[in-house]
Amino acid sequence: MNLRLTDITLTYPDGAGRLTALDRISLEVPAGTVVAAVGPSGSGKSSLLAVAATLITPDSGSVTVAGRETRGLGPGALAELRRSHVGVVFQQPNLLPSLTAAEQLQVMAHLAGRNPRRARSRALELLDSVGLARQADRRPHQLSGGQRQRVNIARALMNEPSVLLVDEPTSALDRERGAAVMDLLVSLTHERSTATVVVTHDRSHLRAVDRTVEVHDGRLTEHRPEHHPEHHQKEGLQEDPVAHRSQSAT
Ligand SMILES: Nc1ncnc2c1ncn2[C@@H]1O[C@H](COP(=O)(O)OP(=O)(O)OP(=O)(O)O)[C@@H](O)[C@H]1O
Repeated sequence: MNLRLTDITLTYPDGAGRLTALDRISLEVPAGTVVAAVGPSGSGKSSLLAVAATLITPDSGSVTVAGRETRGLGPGALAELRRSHVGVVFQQPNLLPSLTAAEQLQVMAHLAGRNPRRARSRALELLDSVGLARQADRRPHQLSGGQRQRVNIARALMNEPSVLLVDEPTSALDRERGAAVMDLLVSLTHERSTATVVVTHDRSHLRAVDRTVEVHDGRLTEHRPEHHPEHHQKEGLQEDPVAHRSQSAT
């Protein structure tokens, strides 16, 4: 299991009391699997991603990344775990304006102390795998929004993470480009055996993902789209939607 969240509760200060952002949630993401976490604004999706990325320590519960229990690790050990095992794709690509697409990726290898010559060839290989072989030497302003998001995804994969965490990857894209980016995430996940969590409020691109969980008021429930009956058969789930809602999301 590449990513395992067990019984996570996260609260934030809220006036005199505390606001419960995540309420005893559990989620397991095996290698080579994309889980989409869908829910309305304020439901806890970003908090879920931040806990999985080990950027926020929950009040209680356990986060295991690439088989490593993170509870009790200090800031240095957590940063090292993130560098070597976690790739994060943020909503806005945040590419450096003066660097070419290939250089955006090479920087990641540099930060991780990796061999620069190997980094160049790996960057080119990854850009090829996201359909940008011919754009490797372009700077961000010479790329379209969808192309920038592909560079962003390739960059997150540069250090061969076992866990890939993706925040609203389609929100800045039109429908067609959004669908293409989601399909790309699914195929990269299957090829590279990452455990991928994609957080989104947009339900229109979920066809290709392996599993969808709903986030509501900090709780997770299982969701199976009605038009995806093969999933019910494949994993022996019941057809009754009420039964789906009451299933554990692990
Ligand atoms: N740093 C914080 N301090 C206090 N409350 C917070 C903080 N961050 C988030 N919250 C609250 O926690 C709850 C969950 O927020 P979160 O950002 O995880 O939701 P979300 O589903 O990602 O929302 P969106 O889709 O709008 O980004 C919300 O009620 C939010 O107001």
